[in-house]
Amino acid sequence: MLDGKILSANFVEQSQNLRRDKKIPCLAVILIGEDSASKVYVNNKIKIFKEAGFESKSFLISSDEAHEEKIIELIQTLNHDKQIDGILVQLPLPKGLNTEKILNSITLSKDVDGFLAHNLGSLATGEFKNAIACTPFGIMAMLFTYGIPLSGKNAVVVGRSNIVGKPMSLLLLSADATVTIAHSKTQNLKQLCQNADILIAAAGQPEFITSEYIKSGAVVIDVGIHRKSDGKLCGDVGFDVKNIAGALTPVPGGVGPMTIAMLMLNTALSAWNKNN
Ligand SMILES: Nc1nc(=O)c2c([nH]1)NC[C@@H]1CN(c3ccc(C(=O)N[C@@H](CCC(=O)O)C(=O)O)cc3)C=[N+]21
Repeated sequence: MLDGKILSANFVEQSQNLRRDKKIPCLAVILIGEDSASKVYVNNKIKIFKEAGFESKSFLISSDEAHEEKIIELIQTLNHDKQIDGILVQLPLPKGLNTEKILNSITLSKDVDGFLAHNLGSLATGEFKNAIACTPFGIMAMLFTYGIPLSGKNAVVVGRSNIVGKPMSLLLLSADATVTIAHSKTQNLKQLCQNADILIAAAGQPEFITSEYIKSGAVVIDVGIHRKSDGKLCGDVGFDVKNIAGALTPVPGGVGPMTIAMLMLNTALSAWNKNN
């Protein structure tokens, strides 16, 4: 099992030593609307930042108060606020809001999510100048820490989102993996996955990757997070996969905590490397 909880806790502990005389990193979190999963995630982020001695400021905007111009105005104020090192607009946004327009109003140096076109694009060119998207970055950190070889390996990424699938594919490519990006229109998905030494499941479908998709000994990374009717969490990967995979990330306790750890790293780098 690839333990994201322990790994991220170690990371948080080590970041205390790094900090010493430096500015305390501060993240602005903007939560728009009433999505209950988003509330849980945002509270989780704020809690972990606090535990690590990082600061965060939350801005809660209800759906009926969510006007595009007002949100952009808030972001612009935060862009100029020297106290703020990173700005996170929790996704998904309520219907009717233009996600691209809102995200693009975040200034590049405070894009700690790594969602802006320039930051995603710099993964394609291999510049890695600013923030790397937190979930793919956390997965790379995990693969690296567990000593999982990537060079020349077949990596299959199921999902092509700008937040996970695309940046993940580019990072694996940078690490010399042979990368295939699969998605909802992919034919023979099962056979394709069976060829994977490393399988990244980021399709957003509960327990959709079953053991039939997995080559014996493959490394399986579960990016999904879904709440079942009994209240328990599950991922995109079915529980039977653990019997055939060589290594697997659990849900909870896998990719989620690593995402938050990388959000902290991106915020700290922004606080310490730049003059905001
Ligand atoms: N602008 C933006 N940035 C994000 O990084 C972002 C986002 N929007 N929207 C939603 C997704 C989802 N996401 C998670 C992060 C941590 C856990 C996490 O810590 N999960 C715990 C369990 C949490 C629980 O109990 O529900 C775990 O897997 O162990 C989950 C999900 C970040 N996202």
